[in-house]
Amino acid sequence: MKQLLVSAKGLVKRYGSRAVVNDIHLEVNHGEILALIGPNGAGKSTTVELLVGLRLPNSGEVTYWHKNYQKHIGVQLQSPPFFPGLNSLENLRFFAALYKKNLTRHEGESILQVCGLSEVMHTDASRLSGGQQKRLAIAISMVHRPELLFLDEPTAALDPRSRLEIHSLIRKLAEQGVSIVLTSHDMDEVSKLSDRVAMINAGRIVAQGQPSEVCATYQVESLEDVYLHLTNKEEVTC
Ligand SMILES: Nc1ncnc2c1ncn2[C@@H]1O[C@H](COP(=O)(O)OP(=O)(O)OP(=O)(O)O)[C@@H](O)[C@H]1O
Repeated sequence: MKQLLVSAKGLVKRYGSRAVVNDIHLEVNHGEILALIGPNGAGKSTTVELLVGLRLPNSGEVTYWHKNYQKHIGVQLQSPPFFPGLNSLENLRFFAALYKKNLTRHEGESILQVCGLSEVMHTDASRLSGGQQKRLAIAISMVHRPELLFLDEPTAALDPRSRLEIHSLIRKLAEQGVSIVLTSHDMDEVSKLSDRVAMINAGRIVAQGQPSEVCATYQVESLEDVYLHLTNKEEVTC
């Protein structure tokens, strides 16, 4: 039986008179990779921020499987979270301390190894490449061994190899039982990686289900076709 980790009901987030998230109902189940997709400005990041409790909704509610759910989730937002002046390992240690976790050198090295950062363990975070910075952000989000990870555009602006490395990291984490919610603009990536997708357009979920189910519903070959069918060019902001 599916274990429900997060349940969002009727989420609305307004900025001024505009609802950027508009009546979103969403569930996250244990063991799944759920992808939130949709055009620029559709409300994906805001939805993630509401789900993790960084922003409060104007209406609706989110319930979690743990009372102290913050201890059990990891979050990678779009802006890098680390401190220049500290190297990769020191950054990891710093964030572990925020979780009141005493990270041993071995634990730190093993997280960096999983994230493909062993070689830059002692490199100042500001000197890492874009792909390495993204991986460090993911490493930091898993420093307290969360059960559920939220990754906001983990592969944006990465070269194909770095993108594939992050895919394999996400798969590895999923195999270890970590549940994952990610956002992406790459329909091919989403089709290959995710168990379920929720397509958001102008703050509303317009399609939801397994990628193959969603394609079957609209009788098209690919998620990209569904995306083009359901998202409105006028809603896209640059
Ligand atoms: N603090 C804020 N104040 C006012 N408007 C905001 C704020 N944060 C987000 N918005 C607006 O809310 C809308 C949704 O933004 P959001 O970042 O959630 O979209 P997104 O789907 O993640 O976009 P992208 O794919 O470009 O990252 C956008 O129009 C954005 O300008």
